[in-house]
Amino acid sequence: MSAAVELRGVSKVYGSGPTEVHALREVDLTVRTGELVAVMGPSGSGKSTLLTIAGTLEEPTAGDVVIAGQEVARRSRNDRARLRRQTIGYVFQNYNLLAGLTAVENVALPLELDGVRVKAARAAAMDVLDRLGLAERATRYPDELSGGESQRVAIARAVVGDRQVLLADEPTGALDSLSGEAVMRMLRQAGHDGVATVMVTHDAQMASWADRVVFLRDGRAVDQTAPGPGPESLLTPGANA
Ligand SMILES: Nc1ncnc2c1ncn2[C@@H]1O[C@H](COP(=O)(O)OP(=O)(O)OP(=O)(O)O)[C@@H](O)[C@H]1O
Repeated sequence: MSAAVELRGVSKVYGSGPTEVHALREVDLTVRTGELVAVMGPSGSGKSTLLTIAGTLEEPTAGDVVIAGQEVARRSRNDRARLRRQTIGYVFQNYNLLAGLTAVENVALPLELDGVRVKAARAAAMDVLDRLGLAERATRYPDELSGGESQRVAIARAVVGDRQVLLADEPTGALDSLSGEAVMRMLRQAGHDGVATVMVTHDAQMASWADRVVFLRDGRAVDQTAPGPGPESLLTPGANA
């Protein structure tokens, strides 16, 4: 499997002098196509920083970021923006769905913003919703969806257009455990469809769905659990425990 996301010796320093904060220190991380990696660690250990740098939203102070084989720092600002739009999807704890749009309209929006015609964008959005078992929710508005359904629509929106990288910040944080499991099942399904996912979580139960868990402490990746036996056996949580 090829690497979808690579961080090579990535460091991030905020501020300078006495206010300097080393948010990341020489972090190496490779996430392969279809792989689900959980990132855990105490508050302030650098988890969100890792996600924003992997998502090309911020630049590292040192080191390289390679997304889908493209070295980000070597790309022009425009190329980077295109890479971000077309390759990377984001999922947040609070879903961030637009209240005035139906589920399918929310999912189609990134494609429409990227210049895809409305009809084609809606068709692609329906296809993703269908693949993820949400077809019957397509015409509902966010306030007609449960928290779990909203988060699954947010995941559909993040992978529409065959984006290869999914970055999720506490995607199950606001959900009860059943809804959280449905979301994790969907992230695994996205992996089967070839999406590489990096997920920040505080929840060990949710992390048990991952192929690997990376622990951050004071900006260093201090431990990585061994890869599990393979994604097939991970469709049920704890299968690799
Ligand atoms: N824009 C910024 N300016 C200055 N310092 C920052 C900035 N962003 C993060 N930091 C600092 O970098 C360190 C890592 O922060 P980060 O948000 O990545 O941690 P985290 O592990 O995601 O924490 P939490 O679990 O609380 O969200 C912290 O000390 C934080 O205060």
